[in-house]
Amino acid sequence: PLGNGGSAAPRVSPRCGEQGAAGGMKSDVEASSPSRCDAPAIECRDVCRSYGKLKVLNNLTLTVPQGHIYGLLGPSGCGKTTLLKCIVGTLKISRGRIAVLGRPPAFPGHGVPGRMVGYMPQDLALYSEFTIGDTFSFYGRIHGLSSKDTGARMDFLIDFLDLPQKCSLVRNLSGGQRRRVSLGAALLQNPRLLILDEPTVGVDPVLRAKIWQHLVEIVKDGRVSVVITTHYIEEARQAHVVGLMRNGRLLAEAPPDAVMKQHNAPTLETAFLQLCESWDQTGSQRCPSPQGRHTNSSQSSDSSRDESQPILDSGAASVRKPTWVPFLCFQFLLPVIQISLMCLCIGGDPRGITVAVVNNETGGQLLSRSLLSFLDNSSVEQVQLSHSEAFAGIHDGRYWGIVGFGKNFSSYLMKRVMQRQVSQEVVDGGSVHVWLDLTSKSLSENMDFTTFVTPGAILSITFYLAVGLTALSFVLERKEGLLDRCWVAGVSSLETMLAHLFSQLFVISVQIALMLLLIFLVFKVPNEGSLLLVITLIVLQGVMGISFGLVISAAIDDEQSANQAALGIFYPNLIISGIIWPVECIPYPLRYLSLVLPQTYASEALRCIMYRGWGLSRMMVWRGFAVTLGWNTFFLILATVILKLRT
Ligand SMILES: Nc1ncnc2c1ncn2[C@@H]1O[C@H](COP(=O)(O)OP(=O)(O)OP(=O)(O)O)[C@@H](O)[C@H]1O
Repeated sequence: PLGNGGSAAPRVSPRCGEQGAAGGMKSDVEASSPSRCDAPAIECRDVCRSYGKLKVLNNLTLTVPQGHIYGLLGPSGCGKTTLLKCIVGTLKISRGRIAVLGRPPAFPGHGVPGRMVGYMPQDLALYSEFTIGDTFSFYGRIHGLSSKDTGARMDFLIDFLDLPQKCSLVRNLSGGQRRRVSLGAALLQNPRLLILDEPTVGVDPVLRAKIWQHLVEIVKDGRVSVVITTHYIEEARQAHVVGLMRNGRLLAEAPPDAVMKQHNAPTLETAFLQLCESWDQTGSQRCPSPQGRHTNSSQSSDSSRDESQPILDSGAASVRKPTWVPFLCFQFLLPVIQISLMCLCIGGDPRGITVAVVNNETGGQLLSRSLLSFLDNSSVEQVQLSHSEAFAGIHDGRYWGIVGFGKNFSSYLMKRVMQRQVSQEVVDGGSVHVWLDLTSKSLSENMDFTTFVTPGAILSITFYLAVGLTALSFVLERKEGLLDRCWVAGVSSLETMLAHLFSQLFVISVQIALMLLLIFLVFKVPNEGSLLLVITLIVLQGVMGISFGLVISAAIDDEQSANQAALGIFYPNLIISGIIWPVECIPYPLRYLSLVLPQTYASEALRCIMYRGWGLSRMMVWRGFAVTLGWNTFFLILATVILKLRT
């Protein structure tokens, strides 16, 4: 049903115009088959997959019948792992079709990925800090097994795979033992399809025989199918069908005996060598060489977007070339950006400070007006108000201060200048009265710098500790194959994301508790407002740090770049968010950037709660919460989408 050659029965296939078809093979397959079943377990038709310009799978067609063991053989680098990843759905194909247990992988509602498939990747893909028991319980829970069933399977697998005690830590196991744990995790839920990428590497011959015997056993009733890759070609003689791969194509697909018979070879290995030689002689005239997989697309039969682009004569280097360029630019430019921001934003004079002016003087030639005209209007924006409006405004946080002149300011001031002795009333009346809002701004000399900085510093420390905790989480899991393995087991991107979020939340909660105890009890930083609001805002900022860390982790592949990204934004954010120097001193248009950053309004909100005792009814407080929640949602969605696109 899936195009050419869609027969359920294996055969030696004429691939790439090579040796003739071996129609008689069908009867051989039937003789060696454990049972019959109409729909194949896996059907791949004309599958193409490239990594950049490196074409790895090249019009590959393959059929795994139900209830069979399919041995996928081929030299290193021929594309076996890539094919298996396409089958389980962790890699998308560029062209062609794949059906696994009747549907394409990752089809909505399909059990692949999920409980129907057991996948043992080539990488170990095990959590090294887990014990053997934890590992099986973890996958048992993902597959929805009861603890009793998991326990029973665990006991069987530990005994069958000759594993040490279940309390042994994975990181303390030998290489071979780890591979067997990995195999055990794939076998755990008795899946209908087993995809095993080199399960017998590092396994002694006795156990290897036992594993093969087990595979033969489980496919007997015809419900379970197995695809297995191995470098030990001879062991694949126990498979019901072997597929011989080379340069991203399938050279033959038939029962091992049929392959040997056709090539008159005493061993499967010899048959494979002969097949490769004859393919090189005849097939290479029509099909690209291994290097040709990079060469001109006009030689290729493909016409898809990916494959039809002009392919240059580059090697693997061309595949990797562009990735380091932006990273290097980022590394070179980072110090320049940071020092520029420091010079621009720290220590400058404030601009656009709104000050309420209460001028009770009336008349023509007034000294109060002359004095006000001397103020630098770019720094101070004067708002003429009545006494009550000005005080209401300063309590609402709309004005930085009030400048007030009494009714007889000019005459009293003149008296102070002219007379040697004047009354207190004249002194007061002839003075400029200034009330500064000392609770949230730092421009007054009276404002303690530590007091100003503390709320912003608390948020910043919480945010960056959380970023640091999570920025590497997916990077390492992706590198070790854990992310893919969990995905094949049926864990969704959102579930992965939430699992990380909640586990890291526990860590940051302890950090926040200790930090607050120190600040309030040891350093006696005042808190006039609700402790609950203070804690909630700090925890939300911590969650935002986790979400941002997850974005970095989902988007970036290697530890070095992830670290650079996390560290690189720390200093600029600290400077532009007005944490160590007020936002009002940041020149435009950088100030607009500052206002949309996640910590600018949040720091201001925390200052208002702690030093003014304000609650959520005040705009400056709820705005901080709103911005934090907005960024949180954005980062979480972004991380989930990136992870989904990349898994
Ligand atoms: N993520 C990747 N990016 C770029 N190239 C890749 C990537 N993964 C694999 N390749 C290339 O694809 C080709 C096929 O790799 P694959 O791992 O599928 O081979 P294999 O047959 O499984 O080899 P082995 O038997 O050694 O495991 C190789 O040339 C490899 O360098």
